[in-house]
Amino acid sequence: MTQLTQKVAPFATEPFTDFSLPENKQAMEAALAKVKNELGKSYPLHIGSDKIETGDKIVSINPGNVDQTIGTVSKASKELAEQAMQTAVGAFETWKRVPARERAEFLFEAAKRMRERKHEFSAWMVYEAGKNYAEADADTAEAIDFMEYYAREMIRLSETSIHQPLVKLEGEDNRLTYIPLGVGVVIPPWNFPLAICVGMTTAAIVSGNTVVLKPASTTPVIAHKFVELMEEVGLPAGVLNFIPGSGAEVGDYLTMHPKTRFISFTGSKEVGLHINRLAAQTSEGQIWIKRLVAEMGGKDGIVVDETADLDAAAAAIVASAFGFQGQKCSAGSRAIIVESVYDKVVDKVAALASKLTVGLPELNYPIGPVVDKTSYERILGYIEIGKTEGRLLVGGGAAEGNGYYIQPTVFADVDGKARIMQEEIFGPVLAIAKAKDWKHAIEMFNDTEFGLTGAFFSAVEERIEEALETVHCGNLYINRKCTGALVGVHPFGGFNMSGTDSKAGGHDYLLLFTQAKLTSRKL
Ligand SMILES: NC(=O)c1ccc[n+]([C@@H]2O[C@H](COP(=O)([O-])OP(=O)(O)OC[C@H]3O[C@@H](n4cnc5c(N)ncnc54)[C@H](O)[C@@H]3O)[C@@H](O)[C@H]2O)c1
Ligand SMILES: N[C@@H](CCC=O)C(=O)O
Repeated sequence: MTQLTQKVAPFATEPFTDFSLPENKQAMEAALAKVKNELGKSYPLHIGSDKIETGDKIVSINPGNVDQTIGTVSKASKELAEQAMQTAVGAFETWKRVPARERAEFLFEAAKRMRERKHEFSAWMVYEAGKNYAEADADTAEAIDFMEYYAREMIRLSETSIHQPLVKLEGEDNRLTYIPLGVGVVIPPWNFPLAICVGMTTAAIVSGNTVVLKPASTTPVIAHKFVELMEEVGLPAGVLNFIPGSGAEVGDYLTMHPKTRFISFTGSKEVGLHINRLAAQTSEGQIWIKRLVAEMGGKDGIVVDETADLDAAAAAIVASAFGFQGQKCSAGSRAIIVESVYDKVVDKVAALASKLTVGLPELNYPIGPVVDKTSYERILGYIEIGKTEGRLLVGGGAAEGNGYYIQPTVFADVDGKARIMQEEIFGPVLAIAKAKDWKHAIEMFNDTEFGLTGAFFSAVEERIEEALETVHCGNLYINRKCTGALVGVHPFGGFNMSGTDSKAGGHDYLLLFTQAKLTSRKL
């Protein structure tokens, strides 16, 4: 492990792998071959130092080849969730007193080891989540970034807090320090099954809390790989407890548990609001108001005016709509284009989208499957709705393959109030609407209940200035795509029904998992 006295280098984001280089492609193929040999194993719950196999299992399958089992993961009951909670409560008593710098070292070491086995982690996501090489690589890079970033942030917070610039009062030594909260229930989504799971969990842990982690049921194996890594680096038993299980059963039980101090959730609006309701109720024996960090869905979009670089705008629209099959909370599922260049941009988007090929993630097709049967059916349902709400330009149905493949689909001439312009589809479906002018386009952009990401394309400085003020979303990009936030560079989180705007990967994030304590000593 890194020496505690060693000075920490400034944070820098992990570079993405260039798979056009033969040596990188070969390294990824070797990792895929290695992981393929390891498919189909069983994974236990982790409660303290116990590894528990249960009779009830989650079977994780490859969404791109539904006959392939990724792994079988034990499922927790309420009784085991209770055991995990009590273990985390016990471990908190010692973990909270471990110095911040020491806690940070576990993250540095885990980041180092993940970097060494980067393609292996990515390969698991190719199989389990249906990511192509670049999407999986970006997910692993972001996981590494979160650990490197939050470790540094915790050190900064612990050091600066002692010297917090409080107003000096003669005869007193006043200090503000950030202390942990307690046991956190961490509930990540499946779509960034490594990065978001790692980010949410390690932010809570490095801040001095202990965690009960309930992974997403479609991607529990890659979550287990992360838990194994934390065990390898020597994280004390009980700090991170792993209990896959049903959201409705185990999730609700933990949300309502009186010892739950905070819930860190990333997922859909519906589940986020449900957790918010339950968390607001006070259980018997509970002595705090539970804190909820809830990052939820989006109906993100790209606005294009007549002065914009139209080729760049069209490329950004397609990349934002179809990257990882549109299964990003940041996905640009709407494009709003001013009427004077509408036809041109629509033609360019259609031309680019129709070139996207669909196939097996293992073979690195640009478009892979969607994550499961439920998503597949929901998205195909939205495509049928789209056929009644717009003009179908590209795609429009299922694609070939032994998995949940859907054609990249583009609808034009959609009304701003249409369902496919308002509801999160979370799949490869793009709706395009026409605006009278750029101001009208911004109005249409803002006319949703969400507010996560957006992009504005224009060459006019005054319009850009106006857009910076009036486009209402947590992450607004100018003249670039609306996906791909980088840790430390683009702190991430949204407004309105997109959540509590936690700004993951930003300076404020760890404050959500701490409470500030003022101490005043008479000199
Ligand atoms: N804002 C962001 O940063 C962000 C990032 C990624 C994904 N998302 C959103 O996540 C959604 C996709 O992810 P998903 O399908 O996994 O979302 P989801 O809401 O279905 O599930 C998210 C997590 O909640 C769990 N869960 C379900 N019911 C629960 C309950 N009653 N109690 C506790 N936990 C419960 C699930 O098992 C999963 O682990 C999309 O809406 C997407 O926009 C948001
Ligand atoms: N942070 C990611 C999105 C995470 C949600 O799915 C991005 O910026 O594209």
